[in-house]
Amino acid sequence: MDTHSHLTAPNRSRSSQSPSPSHSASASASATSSIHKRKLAAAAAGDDDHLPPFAPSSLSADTRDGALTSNDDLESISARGADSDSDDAEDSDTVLDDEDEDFDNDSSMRTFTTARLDTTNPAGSSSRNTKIKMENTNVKIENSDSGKDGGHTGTGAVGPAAAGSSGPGIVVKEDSVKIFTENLQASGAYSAREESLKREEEAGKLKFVCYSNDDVDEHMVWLIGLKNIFARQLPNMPKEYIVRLVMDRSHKSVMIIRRNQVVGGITYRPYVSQRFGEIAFCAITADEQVKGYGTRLMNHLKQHARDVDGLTHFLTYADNNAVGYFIKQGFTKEIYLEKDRWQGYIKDYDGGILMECKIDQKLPYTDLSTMIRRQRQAIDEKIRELSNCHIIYPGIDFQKKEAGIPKKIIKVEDIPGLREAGWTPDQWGHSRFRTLNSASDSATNQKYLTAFMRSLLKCLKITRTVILLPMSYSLDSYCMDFVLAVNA
Ligand SMILES: CC(=O)SCCNC(=O)CCNC(=O)[C@H](O)C(C)(C)COP(=O)(O)OP(=O)(O)OC[C@H]1O[C@@H](n2cnc3c(N)ncnc32)[C@H](O)[C@@H]1OP(=O)(O)O
Repeated sequence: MDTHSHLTAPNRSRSSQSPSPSHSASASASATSSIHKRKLAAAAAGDDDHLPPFAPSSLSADTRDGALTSNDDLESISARGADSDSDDAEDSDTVLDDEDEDFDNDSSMRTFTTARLDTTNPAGSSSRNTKIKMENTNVKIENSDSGKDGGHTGTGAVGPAAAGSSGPGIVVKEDSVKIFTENLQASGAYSAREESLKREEEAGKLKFVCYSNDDVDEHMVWLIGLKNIFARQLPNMPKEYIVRLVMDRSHKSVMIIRRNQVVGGITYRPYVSQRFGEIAFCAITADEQVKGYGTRLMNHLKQHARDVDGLTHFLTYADNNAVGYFIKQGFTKEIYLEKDRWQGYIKDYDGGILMECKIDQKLPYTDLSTMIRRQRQAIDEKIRELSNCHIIYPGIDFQKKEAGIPKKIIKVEDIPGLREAGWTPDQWGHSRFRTLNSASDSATNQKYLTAFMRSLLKCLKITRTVILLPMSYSLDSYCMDFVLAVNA
């Protein structure tokens, strides 16, 4: 791959809709026009520098691209076709306008974000407004799934279901689970969602696959389904532009497949020589958002990109609306990747924020929940070594007689667990002040109590608590009043 020509490639701005040189070939038929007036800024001379890393198809990319944007049959068999979600409903307007070869419709891309922020936009923000957070479900702690990692090689099925390899070695004692008792919080919301989706993968109900345009019918149907979701969820992104990138053979798409239908996906372009990938589109179908699919998808993507493509970073122009999501996936607005590794390679998009994610070289991305669970166990074990806080004693019997007088006086030192926790009678606290009733010498009692009240007041002053006492009201008399009040 000629990196130089990358750097000298014409500006590929999302705002100007300048297609990547790599797309100019596939787009030559479809890009002859656009209702979005895209500017065909890419120079043919730049084509070579984006030679697709995948095996070329026997079908002409031109024909395919054009066909896919207008072929009703293909649209009708798209993965979302029969679904309640109308992610493919927009395809009727993907017919290209042949009279306009000008791709310079900056506004269509500039309004990409603003329109989606508009609450009146039915496909964008309004659908998001109706999202319902999935309830946190407690996950039963099991020891059986340890070691199942999403290691995988090659394009195709990704994740635990397809994995034969184990993840980066995390060794945990088998018997450690035995001491994992009920009073330890099983998992947080993140882990619960990940565990739940992972179980579905293992049960074969859900799968994550990664394909590019490879002429395999099933993959093509899925890619079209994904394209439809993108078109629906990114309503201001020109549809032919989406088609072009999804079908471009230098792009790959990680897709979520449920009941043979696409639920969502990410289309990215791996720049293998530069060891980074550019995320072009990312979306989950409307009725499945905020259920954890986006997170699991990103985790699969990271693992696949690291293990199969050898990437170390991802860059993306995140839509303003989705910045929060990307931050939760480990993306930052600060770009740490050296500029010479990415500048000139990726497309610029107006209305988006360039974000970066460093891919950890060891993390078992598709099995993070197991890792988190084991870390919890390890921390819990350590705490148990150092303290008895995990032991729960039965409550103290404070049953009272009818007159309200305690049936039996419980000595402090008799409270179950207190001594075991390291308490001794000489410690600061109750033991400094014997109960007034039990003390034989009232003068001693008063002395102790006065000392206690003084120290109490000192603490209160330190914490800037203002206690207003009359000038004539001495501290001793205040304490005395307190003692009397206690005795009363
Ligand atoms: C490069 C680009 O393509 S930018 C455009 C991104 N795509 C879109 O905006 C299309 C519309 N949105 C979507 O398709 C989805 O909502 C996605 C892809 C953004 C996120 O997928 P989801 O399945 O909803 O994400 P998931 O359920 O895993 O949520 C993960 C976390 O991100 C949060 N989150 C999800 N979407 C957003 C958002 N748009 N803004 C802020 N936070 C979000 C969730 O609340 C959740 O937080 P939590 O872990 O604290 O509970």
